[in-house]
Amino acid sequence: MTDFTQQPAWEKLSGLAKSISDTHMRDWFNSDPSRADKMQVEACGLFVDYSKNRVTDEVLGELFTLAKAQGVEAHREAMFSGEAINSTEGRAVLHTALRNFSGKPVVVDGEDVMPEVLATLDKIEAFTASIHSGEHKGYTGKVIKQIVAIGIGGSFLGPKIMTEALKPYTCDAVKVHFVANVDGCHIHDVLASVDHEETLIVMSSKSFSTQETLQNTLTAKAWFLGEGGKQEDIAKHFVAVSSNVKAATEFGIAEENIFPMWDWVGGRYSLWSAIGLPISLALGFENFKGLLEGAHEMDKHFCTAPFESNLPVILATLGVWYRNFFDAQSHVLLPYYHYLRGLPAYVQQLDMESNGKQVTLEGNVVDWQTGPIIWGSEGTNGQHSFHQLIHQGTSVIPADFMLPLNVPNQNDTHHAMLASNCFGQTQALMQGKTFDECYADLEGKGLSEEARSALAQHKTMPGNKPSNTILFEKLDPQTLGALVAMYEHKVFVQGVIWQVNSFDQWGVELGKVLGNQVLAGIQGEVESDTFDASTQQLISRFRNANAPT
Ligand SMILES: O=P(O)(O)OC[C@H]1O[C@H](O)[C@H](O)[C@@H](O)[C@@H]1O
Repeated sequence: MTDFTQQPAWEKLSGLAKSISDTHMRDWFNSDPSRADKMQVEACGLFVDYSKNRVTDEVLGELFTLAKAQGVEAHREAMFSGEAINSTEGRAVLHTALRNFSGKPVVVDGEDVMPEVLATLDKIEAFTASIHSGEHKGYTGKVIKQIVAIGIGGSFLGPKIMTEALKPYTCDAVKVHFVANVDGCHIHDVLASVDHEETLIVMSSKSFSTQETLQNTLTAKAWFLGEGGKQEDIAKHFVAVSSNVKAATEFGIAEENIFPMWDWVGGRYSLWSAIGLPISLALGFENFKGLLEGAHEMDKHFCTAPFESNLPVILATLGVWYRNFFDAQSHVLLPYYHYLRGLPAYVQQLDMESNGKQVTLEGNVVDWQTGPIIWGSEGTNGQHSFHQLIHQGTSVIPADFMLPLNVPNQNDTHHAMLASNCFGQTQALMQGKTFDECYADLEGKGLSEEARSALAQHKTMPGNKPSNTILFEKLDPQTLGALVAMYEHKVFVQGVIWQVNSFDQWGVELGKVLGNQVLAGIQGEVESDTFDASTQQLISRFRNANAPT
């Protein structure tokens, strides 16, 4: 295939990046009163204003041409139709099948996966109902009131962050606690806060081989037995979600308590599968289904909307524009909604684990930049810390602002202030403040000419900083599903343009292997001289600090 940088559109975009470098976005807004109206898209409950970007119609046209030339449409078709596009693992990529309400089959290796997908949804629904109604009881006959969800990475971030984002939809029947880290402090605190007789442990691990999740579950099991539960009571208090049923049953989870998932669901794309069971338990099955329905709407939009009005394509190509033509190294997500504060961390795994790659699908080392660093946090908090660097630092940091137009228990004064800060930030980033404006402000302040000029220079805001603003009526399950699926498809489109496999994660493997070797070193099972001098020194300090007294 033709390399990204050999495409005619690349050449044209390189020229356009140079030719627009002298134009300020302010000038485009001044000369074209219809700019904001032209550069917005509304779909699946999301309104996206992308007019505050350093693009013209010509730039956008070339970006779409580039995306087409890189085969986005064919790859999209290949993904949705179940081809093994995860080439390094020989797997299909079908998280979209998990939210496929079209009634159409999705075939993997000659078999329609939809009956199994729908049966698992039924199982989630029935289990949720049995917990909420109190029909499923603990071993002493008490109803289940506490859920401890154990998992890490994609088996944690999605369930935790979606549950948090939909807090207003939480049902009262149970309280869900999430534990990911192998740091014993966390599981200790959570277990100390619950009564084992009314607690259900949901262990989520696609592979059923992740050290942190296995150890936390063993600790929970030991706690349960230590509190008075018996081995035969485990079935009432432990369920698992995994594609590795064999390992889960060997671990001691009753087969009827295992919720299946499949190898064609990537960990960071798995919240739509039974990995989402804690979401259903926390919010009720209908709200979990609402998330899936919203994502399905976004799937339809992504598959059918022309590139010019296709949200994932627009956001993806804008990201490529800044990453590859303006050397933007990061992208910031700024949810102006407290409950959505976890979204940057969610998209961080989704994007960085997917497109943090350096080799093309054909196995060649890329000579262009791929995935950016994703970061961010809730507004307005960031305005009083890191926004300074976005406004006046030396890097281009494209930003996605997001805001619900209405919030639960709305206090109108607070909400108007929140919105005005959000919009005000996008305005400040775009227009900046010129030296002349700053200089004029300092008139009559008793400064010498030299001091006035110097201070005006410090106060100057270059502006011309790109941002998208994403608005929605309120963050209901459907809207959140659409928002998350929009980012999934954005990442997909960028992966196709950059020619990488967005669905493997070999980079995390070495750390796991070495972590296990170091553990053997700490436990004295291997000689310390098998490690480098620095690691030896760290192990020895740790062993000394933890030596039996
Ligand atoms: O669900 P599991 O198999 O336990 O995997 C949990 C997580 O661990 C891995 O290291 C991957 O980097 C993640 O993509 C994955 O979601």
